[in-house]
Amino acid sequence: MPDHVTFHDLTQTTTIPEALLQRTESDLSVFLKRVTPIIERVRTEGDAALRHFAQAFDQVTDPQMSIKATPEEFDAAFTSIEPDVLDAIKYGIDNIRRFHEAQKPQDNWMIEVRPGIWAGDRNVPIDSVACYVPRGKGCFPSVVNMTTIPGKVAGVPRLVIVTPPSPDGTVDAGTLVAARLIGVEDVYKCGGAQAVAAVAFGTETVPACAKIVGPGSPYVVAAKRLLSDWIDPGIPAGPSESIILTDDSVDPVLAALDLIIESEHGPDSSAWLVTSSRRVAEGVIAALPAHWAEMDEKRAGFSRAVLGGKHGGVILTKDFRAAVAFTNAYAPEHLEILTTDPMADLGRIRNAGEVLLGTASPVTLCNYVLGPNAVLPTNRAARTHSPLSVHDFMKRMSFARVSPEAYPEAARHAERFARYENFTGHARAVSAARPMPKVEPR
Ligand SMILES: NC(=O)c1ccc[n+]([C@@H]2O[C@H](COP(=O)([O-])OP(=O)(O)OC[C@H]3O[C@@H](n4cnc5c(N)ncnc54)[C@H](O)[C@@H]3O)[C@@H](O)[C@H]2O)c1
Ligand SMILES: N[C@H](CO)Cc1c[nH]c[nH+]1
Ligand SMILES: [Zn+2]
Repeated sequence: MPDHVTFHDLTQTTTIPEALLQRTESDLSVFLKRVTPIIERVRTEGDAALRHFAQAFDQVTDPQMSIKATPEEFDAAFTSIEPDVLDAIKYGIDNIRRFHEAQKPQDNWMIEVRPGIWAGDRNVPIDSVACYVPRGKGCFPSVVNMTTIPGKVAGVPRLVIVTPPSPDGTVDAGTLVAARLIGVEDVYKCGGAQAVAAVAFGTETVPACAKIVGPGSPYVVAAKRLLSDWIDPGIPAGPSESIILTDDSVDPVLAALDLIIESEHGPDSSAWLVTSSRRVAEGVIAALPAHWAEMDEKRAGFSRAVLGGKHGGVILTKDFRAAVAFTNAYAPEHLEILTTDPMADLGRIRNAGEVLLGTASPVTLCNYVLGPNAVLPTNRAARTHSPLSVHDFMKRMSFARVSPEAYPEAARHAERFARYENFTGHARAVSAARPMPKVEPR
C-alpha cells in the first residue's frame, strides 16, 4: 500500500468542512440492513443461530461448540498465559479498580428540602449487564478490565461477557484470565449482532440482560440501535478514534508515533493530527512511513488505510484557536494534547471522551493501565456522553417522606396544581383526611 497521507490545509478558512467530522459509523444504513436478519434468526432459533453465525462469521469449525466457556477452558487459559502478560493484566486491574472505587457514588443521600420534607436519591446496581468484548480484528483482555471492573464495583448481581469465539471454538486466553481475576465466570462465545440479540432476547444458554456495554464493530453498533427497545444499549462506543492536538512545540516524530496508535485498530477507525504548526504537519507526514515500516504488517496496513483515507490524516489550521475549535466540533473519543502547557489547554476542551496531557501520557497508557475507562463515546457522542463508569452500571431512584406538620402546606399547593391541570383524582387524594403517623428521618 502507498505511503500517502491525507492532508487538509485549513489555514485560509475558519469554516469546518462537514466531511471532516464524519466517521465510518456516521452512516450505518448498510450495517442496519445486514444485521436485521441476524437478529431475527437469534430471536427465533436461539443457540442454534449462535452456532450457525459462529461458523459463518468467526470461522468456527465445530458445529457443536459449547456456547458457554467451561471451567476447564479458564484453567487452560491460566496455564497458557505468559507470566509478564499476567502481571500486566493484574497491574491494569489494580489501577482500574482503584479509579472506579473512588468513582462509586454513596448508597443514599438525603436533604431536608424544607422543615418536615425529606427527599433524596438511592443508588442501586442494575440487575444484569452484558459486557461486549470484541474479537474481530484483535483480542481485548483490556476491554474485559474496562467493562467488568466498574460493573463489579457497582455490585451488579449478574455480570456476563459476550465475545466472538476463535476459529477453534475457544475464547482468547487473556480474556478468560482477566475475567476470572475480576470474578466473572459467565463468558458466552458469541459476537457481532448475534451477541447483542442473544443478550437482548435470551437463548437456551445465554441469559437475557437489562443492559449491554462495551465497544464493537459497526455490526455491534447497528444491532444495539435496532434492539434498544429490548435492551439498554449503553453509551455509543464504536470504532476507535483519536485526535492528536499540537502547537509548534512538539517533535513531529513523536506526534506521528501517537497518531498511529488508534489508527491501527482497523480500516474503520479515525485518527487526525490537528495542528497550528506547518512544521509539525509536514514533519508528521514525513515521519509516518518510517514508523509503519517497523510495525506488524496487518496493523501498518490498517493505519495506512485510515491516515490516507477519508477519516484520518493531518489537518493544518490557521492558528491554535482554530485547532481547538476543530477538536471541540469533532468531539473525539481519545484526545492527546501535545503543547507547551497541556494542563492550561485542557480548560479549552469541551468535547472529548478522554484527554491525555503531554508527551508522557500517550493514548496507549490509558487504553490499558492508568485507571480511567477506555470505553468512550465515539462518533461525536462525546458532545453529550461520558466515559463508561460505575454510574453506567447503577441507577438512581428518588425517595421522599413528609411529616404531619409539613403536610398541610405541601398538600394545599399540590391540590392547587392538580386542579389547574384538571386532575381531580390527584386533587381529591390530597384534600381527603389521611392518617398522619409520626415520622423521623433514620
Ligand atoms: N472503545 C473501546 O474501548 C474499544 C476497544 C477495542 C476496540 N474498539 C473498537 O471496536 C471495534 C471492534 O471491532 P472488531 O471487528 O475488531 O470486533 P467485533 O467483535 O466488534 O466484531 C466482530 C464480529 O462482527 C461480526 N461480523 C463480521 N463480519 C460480518 C458480516 N459481514 N456480517 C455480519 N456480521 C459480521 C461477526 O459476528 C464478528 O464476530 C473496532 O472498530 C475497534 O476500533 C473499541
Ligand atoms: N483504543 C481502544 C478504545 O478506543 C482501547 C484499546 C484496547 N486495546 C487497544 N486499544
Ligand atoms: Zn486502542
